[in-house]
Amino acid sequence: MATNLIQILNKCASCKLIVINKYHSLSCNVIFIIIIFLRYITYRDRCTILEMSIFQPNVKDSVIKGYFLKDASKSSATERVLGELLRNDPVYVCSYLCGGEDRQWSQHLWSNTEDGWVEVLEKYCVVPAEKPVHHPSTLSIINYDVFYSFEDAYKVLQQCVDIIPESKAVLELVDQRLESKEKTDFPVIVIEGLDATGKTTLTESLTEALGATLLKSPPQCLSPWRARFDTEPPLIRRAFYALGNYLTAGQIGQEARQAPVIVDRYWHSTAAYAIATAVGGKLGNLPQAGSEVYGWPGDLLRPSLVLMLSLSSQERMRRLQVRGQDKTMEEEELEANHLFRQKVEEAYQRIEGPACITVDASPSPDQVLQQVLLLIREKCHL
Ligand SMILES: Nc1ncnc2c1ncn2[C@@H]1O[C@H](COP(=O)(O)OP(=O)(O)OP(=O)(O)O)[C@@H](O)[C@H]1O
Ligand SMILES: Nc1ccn([C@@H]2O[C@H](COP(=O)(O)O)[C@@H](O)[C@H]2O)c(=O)n1
Repeated sequence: MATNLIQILNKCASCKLIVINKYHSLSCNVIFIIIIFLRYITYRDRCTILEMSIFQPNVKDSVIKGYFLKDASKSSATERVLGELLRNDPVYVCSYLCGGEDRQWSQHLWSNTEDGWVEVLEKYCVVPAEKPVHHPSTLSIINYDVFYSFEDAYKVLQQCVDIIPESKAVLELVDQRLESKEKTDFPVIVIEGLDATGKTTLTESLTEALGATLLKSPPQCLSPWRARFDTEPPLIRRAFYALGNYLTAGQIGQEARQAPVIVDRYWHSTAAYAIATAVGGKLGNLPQAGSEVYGWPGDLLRPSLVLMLSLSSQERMRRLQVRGQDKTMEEEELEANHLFRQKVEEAYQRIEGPACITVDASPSPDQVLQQVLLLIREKCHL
């Protein structure tokens, strides 16, 4: 096997490119192994590794995520690591070559035979294609970045138990979750928004003003594992947050029998951040309003009202600085990436069932509270 790989890589050394695409995006342990190994060889040998996808224009679930490895080193470590990778799992391997008089790029497929990896005779020309109607990153959001049922998110964590032992504890908690009815006796009001828009401040004052119960998603009981799952790839990280919503839903169902419930972040946060992260590039790449990716999971308790606090980026930055706490990676990204922030807010606004109402969060804390109390009285008759 290793010898054949060396041959592949020697070939690649002339064109300097090799692409490895996985067959099954749901095989978490394989993603994990690939990422660890690729990081190792990037660090050791200065290969360039880029995330890459192949897809059929506008065909759902046709996206296959993979890697584009540009190997300038011809190092034996790269060969060894790739040998391990290709031995253990079904992968697509292609190499690209630029040649001929017209300097045309061609794609060469490789096949894993009994005699090792061999180049398939057919080769394909690489040509520019028309821009697809749907951005490829939007074709695989469902069940990869956003989960629309308890079962789909649960399955992901089940598959992770061997590589992330913490998954077991999370699943045990989730197994004991309370069931929630579709209809609650008292109103359930969710407060959403980007970081530092004033959710904590408002949810606390609202809770007091309404004699309500305050809950959060993810719930407190998941705190010991949150940092661990925050470092995982999107598939696993998003499944963790999705399950957090079901745990919170159980608590909401219980508490809303006695009093109104205020919830600090819920499904809108899980879906909006996931969609905005998954969709590369500009705002216009987001799936259009009305797309099924903005739908509410059929088995998740629906709140009575969802309010999204909105602030100018200057004021939000000012509040972040005043607060001066450590920032999560995603908060840093928010600062660095204006586009990302716009995409999160836009995705918030497109999510349906219930849709969120935008609230101007720039006035003083008391003015924001009064404004929100008015809305709650109007919409929930409290
Ligand atoms: N209406 C307001 N006017 C001015 N400052 C505010 C207002 N509301 C909150 N703040 C201040 O802004 C900072 C962020 O507020 P808060 O912690 O409530 O936001 P958050 O949305 O809960 O943030 P995160 O999601 O990061 O926890 C705090 O220092 C808070 O005191
Ligand atoms: N229901 C939720 C809540 C949060 N997230 C993710 O967590 C990050 C923001 O949470 P903070 O507590 O730091 O404000 C954000 O990156 C979300 O991706 C979530 O997915 N679902």
